[in-house]
Amino acid sequence: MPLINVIPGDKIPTAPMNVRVPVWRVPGWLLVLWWTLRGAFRATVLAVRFWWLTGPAALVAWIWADFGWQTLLVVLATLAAAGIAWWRWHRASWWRFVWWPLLGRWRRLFVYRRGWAPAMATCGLATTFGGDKYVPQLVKVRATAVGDELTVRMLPGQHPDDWGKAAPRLAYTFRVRDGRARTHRRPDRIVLVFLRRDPLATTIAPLPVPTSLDLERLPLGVQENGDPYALRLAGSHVLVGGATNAGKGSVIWALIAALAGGIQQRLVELWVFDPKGGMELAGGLPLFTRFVYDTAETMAGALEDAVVRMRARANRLRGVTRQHTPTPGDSLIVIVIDELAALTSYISDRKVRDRIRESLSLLLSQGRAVGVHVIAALQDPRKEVLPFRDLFPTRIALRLTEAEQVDLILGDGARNRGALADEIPETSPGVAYVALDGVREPVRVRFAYHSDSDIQDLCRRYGYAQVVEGEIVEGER
Ligand SMILES: Nc1ncnc2c1ncn2[C@@H]1O[C@H](COP(=O)(O)OP(=O)(O)OP(=O)(O)O)[C@@H](O)[C@H]1O
Repeated sequence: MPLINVIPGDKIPTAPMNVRVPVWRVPGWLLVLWWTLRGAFRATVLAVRFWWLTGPAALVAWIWADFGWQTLLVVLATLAAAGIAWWRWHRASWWRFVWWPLLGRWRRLFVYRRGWAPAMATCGLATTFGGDKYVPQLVKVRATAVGDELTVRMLPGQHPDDWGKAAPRLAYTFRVRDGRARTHRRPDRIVLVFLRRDPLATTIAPLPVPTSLDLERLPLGVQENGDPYALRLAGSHVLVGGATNAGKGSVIWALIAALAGGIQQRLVELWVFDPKGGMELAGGLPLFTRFVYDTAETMAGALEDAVVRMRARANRLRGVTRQHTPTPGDSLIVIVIDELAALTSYISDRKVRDRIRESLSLLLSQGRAVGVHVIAALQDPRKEVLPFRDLFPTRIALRLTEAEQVDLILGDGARNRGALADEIPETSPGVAYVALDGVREPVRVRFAYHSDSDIQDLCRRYGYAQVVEGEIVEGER
């Protein structure tokens, strides 16, 4: 039986429920005991959590109380002398075990924890549900020479990309230079990296040339956390995208320098294509096995030669090995192309253009296993300019002019994951975003810069041959 008559369409008034809450009488002493126990528990938790402050404070209090202030002074002076001696004799371990852990804890307490909840709310990373507020938990702060790494427990429903987008705003909120988010090995956590200073702000001098050829790790520059950056060429082709004066030349020269030891030992042949008339790369002639800069016809021919070499090698290695190992008689062929679009799009002769495109697609799709690698630089990454973009496993994005170009070079979603290549300032040539093995987010790096005299020096020490348009001219070693 309904309690009220319902006429369809009428609003049903909601009567407030009349509930009587049972009244419990709690004795005053029990309340006081509860508050005391709760206060003691919280104080213990705080004391344990901030042991690095409470521990030394307790020690100081104990020495002072039991042995007097003179003893305390002697102990403090001894500790200070030991600290100074440690710093003098082994700075690396002092920074690592004393200074950075202390600085991390300090910054956690006085920089990040203080403004944490408001920062999360204003950057859209906190939420409310059922009337309750939820704020991501700051788990750990690790200070390094260049910045802070914050490990944060994400809220349910959040994705690392949400943090990637918010990281630059968070950086400004905490008054640091730059910020990005990196995935953590645990899926419920994220690492925020905030830079206090930029190790990529100044030009990187040429790195020492490796004496033995290691295609897994060619040293090319420095990462933004100060670590060296090494590129894996084994089994890969490299695409370098960047606007005019972004530093494409410096990436190519850093790669050539990293291969110079192998060139000298005849483990590596450089086939260099410079469609801009040879201005950019001619300085390295003694390092090149082939240097082609002339007509489109010549370049098409040279690429076809590379395809012939690749096929002959593939026939020889088929069934013997799955990966070519360079030897002096059977060297790695590295094809360097400065401005790829000049070969694939800007050639008016259609027949020649088709020949070039065909050779390039063969080299890119079949060359990796047989030791033929392509390193190509490009200004305009639009699809019509570069039909083979997906055949380059390794991509490098220098400064770009438009945000959309970032994903064209580095792959879909790269900009959302923090690759702000379009925001690299013109004053930082050679700075780029790259993908590292096993790291989801692109990493910012700066490539070493080789001046004309560095290039001459490289040629003097490692060069052996001069080749102009296919004609090998053996030079002095
Ligand atoms: N890694 C670097 N570190 C410092 N300065 C650099 C670096 N790379 C390039 N530069 C500076 O920027 C200038 C332009 O560099 P580069 O010629 O390599 O650019 P690019 O992208 O090849 O330009 P273009 O498209 O015109 O060929 C250089 O003359 C040099 O002064």
